[in-house]
Amino acid sequence: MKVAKFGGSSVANATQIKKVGAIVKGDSTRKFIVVSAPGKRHKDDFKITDKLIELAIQHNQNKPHKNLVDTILNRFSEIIDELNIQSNIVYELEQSIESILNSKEPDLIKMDALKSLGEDNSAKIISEYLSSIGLHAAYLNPKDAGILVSNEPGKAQIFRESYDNLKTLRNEEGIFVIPGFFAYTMDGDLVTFSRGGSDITGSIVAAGVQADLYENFTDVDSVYAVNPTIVNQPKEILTVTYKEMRELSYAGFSVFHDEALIPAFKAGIPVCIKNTNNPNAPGTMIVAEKKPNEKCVVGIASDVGFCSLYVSKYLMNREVGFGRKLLHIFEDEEISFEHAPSGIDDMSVIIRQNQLTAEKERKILKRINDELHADMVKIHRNLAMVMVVGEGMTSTIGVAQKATTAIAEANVNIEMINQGSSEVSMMFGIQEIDINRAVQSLYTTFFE
Ligand SMILES: Nc1ncnc2c1ncn2[C@@H]1O[C@H](COP(=O)(O)OP(=O)(O)O)[C@@H](O)[C@H]1O
Ligand SMILES: N[C@@H](CC(=O)OP(=O)(O)O)C(=O)O
Repeated sequence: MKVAKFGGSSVANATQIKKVGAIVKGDSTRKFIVVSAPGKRHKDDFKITDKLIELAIQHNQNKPHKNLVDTILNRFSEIIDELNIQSNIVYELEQSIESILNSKEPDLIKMDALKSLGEDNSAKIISEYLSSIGLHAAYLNPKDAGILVSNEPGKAQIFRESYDNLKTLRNEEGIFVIPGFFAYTMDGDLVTFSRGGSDITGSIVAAGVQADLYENFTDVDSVYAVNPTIVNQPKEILTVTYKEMRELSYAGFSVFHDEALIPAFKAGIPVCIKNTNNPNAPGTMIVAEKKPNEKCVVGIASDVGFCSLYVSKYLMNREVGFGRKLLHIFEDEEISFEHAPSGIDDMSVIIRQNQLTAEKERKILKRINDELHADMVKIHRNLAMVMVVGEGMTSTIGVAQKATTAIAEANVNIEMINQGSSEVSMMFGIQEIDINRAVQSLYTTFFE
């Protein structure tokens, strides 16, 4: 039995949903269908989730928002008309939006409730459509499926009990269509996962019902060795390990959410990334172990929007607790760090730039000077991280040299290097403006 997740691009309009229908009908083992909210129909289009977020913000700021509500309702209404299904979904959606906007709940709760409407209504429409083409399908709310999460709006984490709850669905008749991206706390409050979180729901469902395969349908034939918007027609990755894929997703392969690997990995369920527009293509398999003799570098991921806080102090290496005290200052400001490379007398803390507001920056700098008596503190903004990934890579002679040569040949300065002891990746910090040149040169070196 399989769990199939269809992303925003696969449910963006009626034409795409009909392809979903054919895929589900084409394989009777596809029993659990997890869906996203309607995504982009073309490159310059909008995602329904983005409109729902905008709506929450506009309302919160007492700004006009009727246009946004109309845009959201129109997209759903167009899909329903073109699928030729009878339903009250649009009327009920309008009522739900009104009731959330008028409720007295805190803004964060309202935000998550609005965000969930994209997935929720997508699932209702798709279950009705599947029924209309002769399948025995039913909508299943995550609460009824027993998916329980922590009370962290916008970044919920799964509770273990969910897996036992989901397991009871294994032997039920028919196909279940489950909205992705949101679930419920123990107290019954709705919360969402982080952006792109329908992949996480799919993985949780696959782990819970102990599926033979978790299929993740998107709009590309496979995961490519590099972001296809940076390199034209890059090589496909046929198999990749969970560990490699987690690093690649974390470092910028937006095709699959990095948090979605863990549930499937722990339950030992293989994942296959497939294309809704070309379902016969084999796709990319994510598996537990690499076959011997496979290429040691599987992919090159990159992401922008980082900054580094560099602290230097003579004899830092002798000062017991320096690193802890430095990271504690970040903790107090509720800022998580991504990497922390260090030398004898210096340490850099790499964080996502959007976490560092002007106010937090001022406080952090003052505390580092006052409490840690640093010799120098500097902030480098607009950094990009490039990650060369492959299991066993770091035990292969010459990979680092090849990578640094490729970056040098692109005339790009390396600001920092971090080699994870996990032996899965090597990270290079460079200026954002250099990212395309560096990635293209690394791709040529390792894949052409
Ligand atoms: N290495 C990569 N391989 C494949 N796709 C990638 C990669 N890096 C980024 N992408 C992008 O991820 C997109 C698919 O992810 P996403 O937009 O989240 O899909 P969905 O709408 O199915 O959830 C692709 O269209 C592609 O542009
Ligand atoms: N719709 C949500 C969740 C999601 O997973 O979407 P997608 O499958 O389009 O990445 C978002 O945009 O974040």
